[in-house]
Amino acid sequence: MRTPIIAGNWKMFKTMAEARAFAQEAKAGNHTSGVQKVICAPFTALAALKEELAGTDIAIGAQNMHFEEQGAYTGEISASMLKEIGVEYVVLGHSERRQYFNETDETVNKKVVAALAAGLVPIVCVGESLEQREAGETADVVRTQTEGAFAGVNAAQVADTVIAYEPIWAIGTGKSSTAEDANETIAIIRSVIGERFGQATAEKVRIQYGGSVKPENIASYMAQPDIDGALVGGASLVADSYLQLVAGATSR
Ligand SMILES: O=C[C@H](O)COP(=O)(O)O
Repeated sequence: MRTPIIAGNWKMFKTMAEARAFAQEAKAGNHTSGVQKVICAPFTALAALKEELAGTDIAIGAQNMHFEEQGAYTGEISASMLKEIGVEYVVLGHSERRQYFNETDETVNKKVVAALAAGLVPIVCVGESLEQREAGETADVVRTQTEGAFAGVNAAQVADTVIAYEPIWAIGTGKSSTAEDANETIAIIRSVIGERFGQATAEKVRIQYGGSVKPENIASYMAQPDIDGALVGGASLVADSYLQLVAGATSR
């Protein structure tokens, strides 16, 4: 039985003060157990968020990191810098990073390896564009991205990671994938993990759906056998909405 995981991805939203205000509200209303809770905040808000959430079961995550331990990489952040703050998760290979910041399967792989070495849990994002979907390429795209992300990683490490299937056409558009379609692609991703790393690993790895998930539709995704939670952008920005998503994940 896989524990559901609801991760908020704030993207480039919220100052430190706004993050603190969110945390105070979330703390006050955080009464759901049996769901792993993560907020992936901008780098600048992570320390404040960690401080506010101390003593709660809400973990914090980053939205990116560099794969080197240190060096002359102006503007970058390493895994150990994140660890020092108390970060536990890191989103890697989000489609916005692939689209706007030249992230490739190769750099995602290097980051996955570095994150695991540092003891961070990667949330590895995969997903097809609308053009790829319409061309019938969804299965090939998620296979290539999944195999690429985990190249050279061992089965035990893969089992403890999180994968987020996010069809690009569903991100921030209000056009969510149907729960059945999302489950079908997530089952393909799970079978790729099974082929590469064995059935036990495939059964353990958590695979989220992401793309216009809201309190109103979370239960439909959680009702699907292969969907283990959600990576949520817009609807994670308000504490009450985030807590409703968490509560909705118990319907599994
Ligand atoms: O990482 C989160 C996804 O990009 C989904 O964003 P959204 O929930 O705003 O559609």
